[in-house]
Amino acid sequence: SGYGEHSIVAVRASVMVYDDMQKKWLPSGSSPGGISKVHIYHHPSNATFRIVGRKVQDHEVVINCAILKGLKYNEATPTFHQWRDNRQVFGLNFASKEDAASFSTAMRGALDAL
Ligand SMILES: CC(=O)N[C@@H](Cc1ccccc1Cl)C(=O)N1CCC[C@]12C=C[C@@H]1CC[C@@H](C(=O)N3CC[C@@H]4C=C[C@H]5CC[C@H](C(=O)O)N5C(=O)[C@H]43)N1C2=O
Repeated sequence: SGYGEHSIVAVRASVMVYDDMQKKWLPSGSSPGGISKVHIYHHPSNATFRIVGRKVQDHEVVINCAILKGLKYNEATPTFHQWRDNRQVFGLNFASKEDAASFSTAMRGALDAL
């Protein structure tokens, strides 16, 4: 309904990006660590999906990336999932296995719909 985006899932996770130089995961955003609320937003009229995460504490946007057809979503552990875009690798360290499962189900639904 309507023309905007709506959230199809919202979970808690710490958002990480992989630093290829240092070969290690760094927390995304300015303040170290911390939990974010991570959504998958669906835009029905564009038939697009994207992942948006905001720090719970100060609402800093720490991830805002499109879900493109063919994205390979890797469930490395029951609470750490990851994927690449053409520039970087993202990791979500979920607050719980349930959060991870909810996110994964919504991600796979989005990928199936693209
Ligand atoms: C071919 C490729 O890109 N492979 C990716 C994974 C992947 C597979 C398929 C589709 C997409 C992706 Cl991103 C891959 O292996 N990557 C991406 C960058 C980092 C990594 C390359 C090498 C290392 C080896 C260990 C693993 C890793 O980083 N892990 C495994 C799960 C574990 C879980 C949590 C995070 C949090 C901090 C901790 C750590 O780094 O100490 N850590 C890890 O060690 C994570 N690694 C990776 O995930």
